[in-house]
Amino acid sequence: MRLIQNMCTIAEYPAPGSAAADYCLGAAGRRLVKIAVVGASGVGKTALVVRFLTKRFIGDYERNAGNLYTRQVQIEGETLAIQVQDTPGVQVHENGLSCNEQLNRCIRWADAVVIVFSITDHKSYELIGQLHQHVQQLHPGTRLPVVVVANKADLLHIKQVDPQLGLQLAGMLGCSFYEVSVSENYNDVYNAFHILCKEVSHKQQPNSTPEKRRTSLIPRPKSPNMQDLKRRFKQALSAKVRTVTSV
Ligand SMILES: Nc1nc2c(ncn2[C@@H]2O[C@H](COP(=O)(O)OP(=O)(O)OP(=O)(O)O)[C@@H](O)[C@H]2O)c(=O)[nH]1
Repeated sequence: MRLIQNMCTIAEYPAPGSAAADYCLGAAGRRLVKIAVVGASGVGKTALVVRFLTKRFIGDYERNAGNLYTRQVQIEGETLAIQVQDTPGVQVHENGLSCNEQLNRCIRWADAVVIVFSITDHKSYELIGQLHQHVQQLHPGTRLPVVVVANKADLLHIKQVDPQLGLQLAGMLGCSFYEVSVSENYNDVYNAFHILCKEVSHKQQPNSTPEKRRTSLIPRPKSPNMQDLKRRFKQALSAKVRTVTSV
């Protein structure tokens, strides 16, 4: 598959800011959006990434080795280079979340994060809040764009989590939410990544969003001042008095 040519592992990935990392921007000097995909083991992270990149669903994958994939996407007429980092499943211990340094490095590297859970695994849902908090802690002073993805929507007969709960939780955390079936639907997967790229793109160029540009071009209507209002009120009043007296 073509994506293999664009793949390396976290360990191989050059340190952010290095010349080698800049090279990843691509010869065309495109803007780069870096996305990390995190979540519990077995929720379908690799399947999600591969589906997004190839449009295909392949049933079985090797246990995750932390692969990095690259592709280009069109966002509002601009071609962006995006890198998607698949990560090993998060472990939970008695004291809570256990994220190894490899995973932390990947989260720090990212401009945006996809947090995945499976509707067939309640434990993976319980991780969302902690994972979100952990992600934000690794990016102090900024609000990293995050999308919560509820996967395996085709397995309703063995569901342990109502997707509605995922929606509510994502809302509370201030994240976008997508319910997807990686195995059955490509469009939802694409949309989840697309909305994240859009959010990052707007964050990278806050003054160049079409909405902002448009509002800055349209002159704001002047609000009437008090003197003007009084004058108009008097005019209206005297016109009424005139009408009444003439009857
Ligand atoms: N029915 C169904 N199965 C899925 C779906 N997505 C993934 N799977 C299956 O779930 C299993 C785990 O998928 P992976 O993509 O390897 O999960 P992962 O989160 O990367 O797992 P780790 O590498 O262990 O962290 C595989 O057997 C997939 O085929 C889905 O939408 N529906």
